[in-house]
Amino acid sequence: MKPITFAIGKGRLVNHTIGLLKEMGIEFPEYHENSRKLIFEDQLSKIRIVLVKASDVAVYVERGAADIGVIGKDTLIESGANVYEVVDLGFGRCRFAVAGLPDTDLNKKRLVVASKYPKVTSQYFSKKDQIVETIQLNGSVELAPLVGLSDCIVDIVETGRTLKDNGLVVLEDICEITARLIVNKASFKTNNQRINDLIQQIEAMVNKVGDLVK
Ligand SMILES: Nc1ncnc2c1ncn2[C@@H]1O[C@H](COP(=O)(O)OP(=O)(O)OP(=O)(O)O)[C@@H](O)[C@H]1O
Ligand SMILES: O=P(O)(O)OC[C@H]1O[C@H](OP(=O)(O)OP(=O)(O)O)[C@H](O)[C@@H]1O
Repeated sequence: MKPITFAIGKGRLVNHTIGLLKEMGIEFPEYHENSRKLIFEDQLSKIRIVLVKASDVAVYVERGAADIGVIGKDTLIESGANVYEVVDLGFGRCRFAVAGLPDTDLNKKRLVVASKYPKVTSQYFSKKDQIVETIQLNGSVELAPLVGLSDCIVDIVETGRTLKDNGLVVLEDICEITARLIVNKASFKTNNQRINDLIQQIEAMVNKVGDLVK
C-alpha cells in the first residue's frame, strides 16, 4: 500500500501537527526538533511526513508530491494554490494587520506598503479602492517604516511584541489566521477512502482536543 504523504512546514506548526497525529496513534519516534532528516514514516498507518519550508507546503500539495499538508491561512491565501482546504486546525492562531508608526496617514496618496505578503496586501487595499505600491520583503518587515522604506506594513501579529518593541501599532485589522489542512485535488478523488478517513479522524481529534492544541 502506497503511503499517504503529509507535508508540514519546518517551523511554528510542526510540533502542533506531530502532536495532533500522535494523539491519533500516528507516531514518528525518530523525529526530534534537532533532527536534519526530512522524511519520516509511520509503518503501521502508512503515513509519511515530509518537512518542507513553510512557504512551499502549498506547492508540494498542489503538484501532488504530497497528498495532504498543514499550512497557515496567511501562506495559503498568498500562494493562490489550487487545493482543497478541508479543516481549520485551530492552532497557529494569529492575525493579519496593517501596522505602522502611530501617526501614519493611511489615506495619503501613493501609500507605500512593505510586506512578506504582496498578494494579500494588494487585495486588501484594492477592496478599499486604494491603489498602493507594495514592496516585497522576506522578513524583519517591521523595520521598513522605521527607516523610511515604506509608510506602513502588512504583517502577522501574534502577541504584538514585535510591533511594541519597535514603536509600531496596529492601524487596521485585516483578518484572523489559523493553520489549515489542505488536500491535493487528485488525491482526494482517487484515494478517496483513505484520505477521507484521515481527514475525518483529524477533524474529530481537533474538535476533541479543542483548546489543548490552540
Ligand atoms: N508570530 C507568528 N509569526 C509568523 N507566523 C505565525 C506566528 N504565529 C503563528 N503563525 C503561523 O505559523 C505559520 C508558520 O510560521 P513559520 O514561522 O513556521 O513560517 P514562515 O514565517 O512562513 O516561514 P519562514 O520563517 O521560513 O519564512 C504562519 O504561516 C502563520 O500562519
Ligand atoms: O506579534 P508577535 O508575537 O511579535 O509575532 C509577529 C512577528 O513574528 C513574525 O516574524 P518571524 O518571527 O516569523 O520573523 P520574520 O521577521 O523572519 O518574518 C511576524 O512576521 C512578526 O514579525
